Amino acid sequence: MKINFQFSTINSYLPIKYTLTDAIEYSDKRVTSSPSINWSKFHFLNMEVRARAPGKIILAGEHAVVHGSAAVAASIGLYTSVSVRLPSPNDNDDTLTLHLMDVGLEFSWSIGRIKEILPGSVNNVASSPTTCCEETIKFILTALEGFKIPEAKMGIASGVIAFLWLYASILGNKAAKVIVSSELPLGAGLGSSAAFCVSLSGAFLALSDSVEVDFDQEGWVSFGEKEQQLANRWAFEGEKIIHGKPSGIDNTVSTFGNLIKFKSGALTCIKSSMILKMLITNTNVGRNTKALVAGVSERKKRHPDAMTSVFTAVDFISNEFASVIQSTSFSDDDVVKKEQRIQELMEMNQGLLQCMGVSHAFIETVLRTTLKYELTSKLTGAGGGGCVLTLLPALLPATVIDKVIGELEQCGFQCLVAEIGGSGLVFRFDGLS
Ligand SMILES: Nc1ncnc2c1ncn2[C@@H]1O[C@H](COP(=O)(O)OP(=O)(O)O)[C@@H](O)[C@H]1O
Ligand SMILES: C[C@@](O)(CCOP(=O)(O)O)CC(=O)O
Ligand SMILES: [Mg+2]
Repeated sequence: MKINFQFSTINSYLPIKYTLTDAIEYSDKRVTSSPSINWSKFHFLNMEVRARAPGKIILAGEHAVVHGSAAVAASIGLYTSVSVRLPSPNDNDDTLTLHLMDVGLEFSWSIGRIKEILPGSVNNVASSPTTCCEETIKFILTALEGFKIPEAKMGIASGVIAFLWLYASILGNKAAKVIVSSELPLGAGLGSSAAFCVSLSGAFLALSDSVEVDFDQEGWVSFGEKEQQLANRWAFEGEKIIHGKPSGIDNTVSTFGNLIKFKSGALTCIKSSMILKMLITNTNVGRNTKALVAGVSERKKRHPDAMTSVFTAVDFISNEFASVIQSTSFSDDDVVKKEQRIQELMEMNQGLLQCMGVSHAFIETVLRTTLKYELTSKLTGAGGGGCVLTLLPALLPATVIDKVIGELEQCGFQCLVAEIGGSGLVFRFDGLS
């Protein structure tokens, strides 16, 4: 992290506990008359950076997007937050600690061990994201030996490997305490893996020497576009470790927020001219994105022509979806017509997701339950369980919404009405006083 500010104002940026003299001493006496200070030299001033990134819903095109079709996604107002605290010199702390609050697990490694697992070659490459190859993944897995991860939480291992890869690549062998917590359900199709990778990448980059951060800002701030792109590319490398073969849509919408169309790695921002109100129902059936994505690829190998046609159909659906929500409506009638078209597109997309083999009996229960109220639903994310979206038309009475939710909850599902299209990755500095 490089911070540029006028030397004359330096005192106002220093932690109250430390004087300018302390800072000069701690920074190897490199603060002389230079107007620009490399803040990484100050890392021992017990500072904390926090970053947060949102989850997402895929409105159309999941799975097919992995195979080059278009997809439409929106960020939602549920976030994963990361706190990174670098120790002060008095702490004498030579460990890297990762506390995963959502699963109640804590991991700790000596910096010596980190150097063994991830030797010099991967360090300090913050500005050029690199892929962690299969062999290195296996090697990093040895870092988890000795930690008792309950069988039911084994999916976390890939998240920890992604963490270690991102940390060592961006920040090298520094000691730190990292805490992760999330408002998102893990493994439910709302992009917790992407929000995890984006928030980690954002926090690490904010502390790295490769990124210039305007320190003269209070509260949550966004990166500049170049830095957002870098965080997004690193998060994609993390997603590869968790998903195997991600399309990149989840990390992209989590980094940039809002509503996007995504195809073959390219992002188009969408401005919706209508309010899209979606009910999200979590079937609470656990599943693993990596296995589901691999399953679709296997099916494609077995039936290449049929599956290519399915993906092509999804491409048309996503493009039409994007153009419908962008088109102008002049009356309530127009809105109703647009909602009907969206419902039909959702129904067709769900049918094609069934063709891909990623639906589930509980997803079908949600479809049937909402259909009783003439509402249309589709799975979102990788499917196989997880979450289902139901379009709530603008003129739908609140009493009907309450009834549907009541019936879904009686089946043991959890419902929430999503806030769509909020901010993407943001960060802030804390703990300087
Ligand atoms: N807050 C978190 N703490 C620890 N690991 C996380 C967290 N969020 C995501 N992960 C990682 O992401 C995995 C879930 O990702 P995935 O199967 O893609 O589902 P989704 O992205 O839909 O939630 C978890 O098993 C874990 O490895
Ligand atoms: C199935 C897929 O389209 C989305 C996966 O989303 P999630 O991990 O289930 O939230 C995979 C991808 O695009 O990388
Ligand atoms: Mg995921």
